[in-house]
Amino acid sequence: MKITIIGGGNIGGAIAGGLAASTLMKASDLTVADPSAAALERIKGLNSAIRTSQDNAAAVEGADLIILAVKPWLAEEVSATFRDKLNFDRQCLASVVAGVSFEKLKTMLDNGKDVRPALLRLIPNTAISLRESVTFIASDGASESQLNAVVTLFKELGQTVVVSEAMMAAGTSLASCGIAFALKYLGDSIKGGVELGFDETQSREIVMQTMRGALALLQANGTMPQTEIDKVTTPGGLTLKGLDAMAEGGFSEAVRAGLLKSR
Ligand SMILES: NC(=O)C1=CN([C@@H]2O[C@H](COP(=O)(O)OP(=O)(O)OC[C@H]3O[C@@H](n4cnc5c(N)ncnc54)[C@H](OP(=O)(O)O)[C@@H]3O)[C@@H](O)[C@H]2O)C=CC1
Ligand SMILES: O=C(O)[C@@H]1CCC=N1
Repeated sequence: MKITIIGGGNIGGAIAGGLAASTLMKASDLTVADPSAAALERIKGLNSAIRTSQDNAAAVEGADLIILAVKPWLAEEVSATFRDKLNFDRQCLASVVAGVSFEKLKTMLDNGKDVRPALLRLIPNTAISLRESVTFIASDGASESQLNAVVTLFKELGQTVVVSEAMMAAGTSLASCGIAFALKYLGDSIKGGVELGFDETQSREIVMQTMRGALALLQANGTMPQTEIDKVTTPGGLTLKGLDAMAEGGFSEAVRAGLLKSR
């Protein structure tokens, strides 16, 4: 499959990194288009076989899948740079642009050819560069074989969840913004470790291993977090003091509010 990514920034670059390492395609079948020479240099640094271009219209020609990965407020303007070259009889466009609906995409990509566009929406997270993403996928007008091919490809880059468009916002919050929320907890724990007397490097290592251990317990035991929390929490003991202080600080409510707000 030949893939062109329009926008080689944070997520476009992360997808490029993941795809270039995939066993299902060759890095030389991947093109990244971006006006920024610096962004394209970073992409080449990931894998020198990836093709780069500053010309969106030329870059989409010959691609089976075009991934639109620009900021939401630029999506319309950038789509206009290549939409006349699209051929939805054989090409499929997947947008990673958060919050832009299929309806809006259809308007943005209307090239007057009167062909029903083959569209997907993808919401990965930045761990896709390491093939550890959760990627939400919704489809509108893409054929079953186009959807299956994309699901197979992104499965190699982590987990995939095929959802209706209505669930894309929830997926975005829980896993795509969610990776930042998890990192926020880690960051605050590292700072806390420094306050407790460790240097920052030590604290980072300790917090990362603690998190790896927590994940390993959930995975190995098939449990929900509270079951593992109960095993740590001695009645009247130290963990309980900490959990109570976190509850007083509004920890659970803050996590919930963040998830609901970022839909
Ligand atoms: N970051 C994330 O974790 C996730 C982001 N998304 C979505 O992905 C999209 C991109 O986000 P993100 O990667 O963070 O943003 P970035 O700004 O990092 O990347 C966007 C890239 O598009 C480039 N660009 C600007 N104009 C054009 C153009 N005319 N043609 C081609 N490329 C262009 C930008 O270049 P320049 O910097 O020079 O302007 C930049 O390199 C957003 O819509 C976001 O909602 C979805 C899931 C996760
Ligand atoms: O912050 C954002 O809007 C994008 C969408 C999901 C992750 N980053």
